[in-house]
Amino acid sequence: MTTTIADIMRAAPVIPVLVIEDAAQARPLAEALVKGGLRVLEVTLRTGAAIEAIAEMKKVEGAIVGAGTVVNTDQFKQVMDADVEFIVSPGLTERLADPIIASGVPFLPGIANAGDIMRGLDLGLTHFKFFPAETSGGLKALKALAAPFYQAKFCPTGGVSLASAPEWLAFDPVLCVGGSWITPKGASVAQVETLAREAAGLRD
Ligand SMILES: O=C(O)C(=O)C[C@H](O)[C@H](O)COP(=O)(O)O
Repeated sequence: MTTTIADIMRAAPVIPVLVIEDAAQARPLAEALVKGGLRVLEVTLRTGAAIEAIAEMKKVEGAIVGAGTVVNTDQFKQVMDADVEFIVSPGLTERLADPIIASGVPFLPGIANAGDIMRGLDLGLTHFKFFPAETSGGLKALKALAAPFYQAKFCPTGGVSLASAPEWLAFDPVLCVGGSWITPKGASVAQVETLAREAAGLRD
């Protein structure tokens, strides 16, 4: 069983950020992603189907299923009831981080500046989602930000693509990247599997 956010971030080079409208599609989608080599799945709480989708995806052997877009403590409770294996938030607030940290569930909060990272370090966190990665200044900005925080590790997300991922992944503090490009709207499971395989190959 994977237990730390560091382990989860190292389990695959790309974390697909999933927006699932229909829970019936969740299981075949997770099967395609895992088969393609992407085991870590972030189901965003952007749709009403998300909680049911998490339950469906957890049935897939090898999948590590987490919740994304968790922005408040009500959602935290909801995803803990769904037994998620990790939690991603676009930002970092103490109100949300305190109970998540106390629960022990692996947590990847979003940061976009030095103050965010310092708040995270104060809470004992060292692994962060750099969000929104491209519009916050891209790799150049992350390199500048990471310099004073030698202990911090990152998962850049937001505007990352198959084309830009290798550059991000070549930067040592970047353990993985996140992105929605693996599951374009209307893609078949076969197409998703192909996109997942390409993404999984980024760290071969
Ligand atoms: O939903 C959340 O909690 C987010 O933080 C946003 C997502 O991570 C990005 O929308 C993914 O970015 P794209 O790969 O550019 O689509």
